[in-house]
Amino acid sequence: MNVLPTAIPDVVIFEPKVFGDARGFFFESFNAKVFSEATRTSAEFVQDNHSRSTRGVLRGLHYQIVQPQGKLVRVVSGEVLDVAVDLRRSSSTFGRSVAVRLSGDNKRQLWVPPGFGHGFVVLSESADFLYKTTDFYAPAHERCIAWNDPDLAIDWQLPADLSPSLSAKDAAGVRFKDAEVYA
Ligand SMILES: Cc1cn([C@H]2C[C@H](O)[C@@H](COP(=O)(O)OP(=O)(O)O[C@H]3O[C@@H](C)C(=O)[C@@H](O)[C@H]3O)O2)c(=O)[nH]c1=O
Repeated sequence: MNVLPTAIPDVVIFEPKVFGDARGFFFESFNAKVFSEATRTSAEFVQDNHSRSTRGVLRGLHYQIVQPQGKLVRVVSGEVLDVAVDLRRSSSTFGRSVAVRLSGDNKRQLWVPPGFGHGFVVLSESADFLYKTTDFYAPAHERCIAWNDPDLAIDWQLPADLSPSLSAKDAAGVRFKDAEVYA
């Protein structure tokens, strides 16, 4: 498993070693030792999630202000642009984001630590998105920042013909400057 740095030191990319043979392929999709060494955390995951979305669906930017969730995210079919935004006010990278293409082909995983907002947009006809979380879903503490917040200025790398499709909740996302954030 390769561990690749990103522009935000706490956010890392895992690139598994894929063993292909006449039968198909094999790879380790999670290894606790590699994970804890790479992230310098002993995160324990308590929930596995799976969503399927069609092209242009954008989910985000989501976080839980209490019970913040670290998320280890990947795509098993299709392709997304995945985004992690640092929402820790005390961080030197507060308000900065990392965007990584994750696909069933590249099999990359992104570690989105607790304290980050998270979202993705689907660039393929559909995408199956899987992620492990370090805390449980807590809808009362769920918050959403608008994906197109002008201060965050995230480049979603959208093709010209693609206009994002959002849930009602995500369409009502708040401005970053007005959002509750972490200390
Ligand atoms: C996230 C979640 C949703 N649900 C339910 C609530 C709702 O009825 C339905 C769909 O929920 P949502 O619209 O919030 O799903 P979605 O927009 O896919 O939310 C997810 O987006 C990505 C970007 C994340 O980072 C995740 O943490 C999560 O917030 O599923 C659960 O039961 N457990 C969960 O953990």
